[in-house]
Amino acid sequence: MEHGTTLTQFIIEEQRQVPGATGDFTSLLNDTLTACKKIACAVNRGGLIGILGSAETENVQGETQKKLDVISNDVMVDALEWTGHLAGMASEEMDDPLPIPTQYPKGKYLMLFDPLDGSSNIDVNVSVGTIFSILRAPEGCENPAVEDFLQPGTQQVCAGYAIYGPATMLVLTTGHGVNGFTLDRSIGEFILSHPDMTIPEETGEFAINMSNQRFWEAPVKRYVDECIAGSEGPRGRDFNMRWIASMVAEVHRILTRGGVFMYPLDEKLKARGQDGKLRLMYEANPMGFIVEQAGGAASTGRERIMEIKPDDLHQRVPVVLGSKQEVERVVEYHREADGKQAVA
Ligand SMILES: O=P(O)(O)OC[C@H]1O[C@](O)(COP(=O)(O)O)[C@@H](O)[C@@H]1O
Ligand SMILES: [Mg+2]
Ligand SMILES: [Mg+2]
Repeated sequence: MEHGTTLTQFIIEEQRQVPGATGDFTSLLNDTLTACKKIACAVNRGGLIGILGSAETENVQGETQKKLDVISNDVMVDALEWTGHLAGMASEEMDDPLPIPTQYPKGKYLMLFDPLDGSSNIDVNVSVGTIFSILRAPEGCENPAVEDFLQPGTQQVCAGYAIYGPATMLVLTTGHGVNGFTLDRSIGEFILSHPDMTIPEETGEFAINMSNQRFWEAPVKRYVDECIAGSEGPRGRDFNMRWIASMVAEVHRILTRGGVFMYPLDEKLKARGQDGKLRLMYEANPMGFIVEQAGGAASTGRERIMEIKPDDLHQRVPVVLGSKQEVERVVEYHREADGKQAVA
C-alpha cells in the first residue's frame, strides 16, 4: 500500500481479498474509527471542558471510574449500536453484554472493548488508549448471551487499539500482519504511517510494575533479577526498564522497538481472589492477537493467551507479551519452577 493510504482505503483493499465480503466489516470498522476520533478529541480537551477526574462511580471490577472512562464507553456505544453490524457488545465499563436496541437492525459481529485504557494516567496527561476485539456472532443470533462472547482469542476477526499520545494512532490486525495509522487532524483521516509493524525477536528492554516485586512468583523474580543483573549476571548484557502504566502505550512501544511487558499473577492479586490484573476479553486477547501477528508472543507464563477458553466476560489473566525470545524464556522459567514444585 503506498504512502498516504487512508485506513478506510486499506481495509476496503484488504476486504477485496476476502471471498464473499459484504462490506459490513469495513463499515463496522469505520464506525469504530469515528468513535476513536471522538474519544481522542475528548481526551485532548479534557482539562478545558471539565471532564478530567473521577466519576465517583464503580465498575464491575470494583474500580472507581474516571469521567473519561464513562464518556469513552458512551461514545463507543453511541457510535456502534445503531449501525446494523453488531449483534451485541461488551465493555470493561459495563457489567453485562449490551444487546442492540430493538429499533436497530442486528448484525453478524460482536464487539468487546476497553473504552479507555490506562485510566490512572488520564489526569496526568500521559498516553491512554482504546482497545477493541471483534468476534463473529453465532449464526442468526439476535440477542447474544454472555456465552456467545466467550470465544478463545484465536476466533477474533480483528483486534486493534487507538493510542491517544503525542500523536493519535490506530493499530490493527485482521490476521494479515499489523499496520499503524496516524490521525491527520487536518483532514480527519487515519493515514498509513507504520506498515507491517514487526517486533524484533531479541530485546534489551522489559516492563513490569516493580513495586509489586515482593509479591511475584519465583519465575518472574528470577527473570527480572537476571535482567537487572545485566552484564554482570547470567544474561551477560544490560537491560533497560520502562513502566508507563498504560498497556496500550507499553504494547505500542514494543511494536515499535521491541521489548517484553509483564503483568504477572502475584500474591497480592491472589489474596484478592484475582487470577491477574488485566482482562482477557478486551485487553489480553486483542493485544495477544496484535503481538502474535507482529511476530511476537503472548502468554500467561504457562499457556498461550489466545488459546484460553474464556469462562467469564471480565476474567483476568497473567500477561507476558512481546519479543518472542524473552516471552519463551519467561515461560521456560515457569516450566522449570512448576517442574521443581511438582517433584518437591
Ligand atoms: O496501576 P498499575 O499496577 O501500574 O497497572 C497499570 C495497568 O493497569 C491498566 O491501567 C488497566 O487498564 P484500565 O486503565 O483500562 O483499567 C493497564 O493499562 C496498565 O498496564
Ligand atoms: Mg485497560
Ligand atoms: Mg479501561
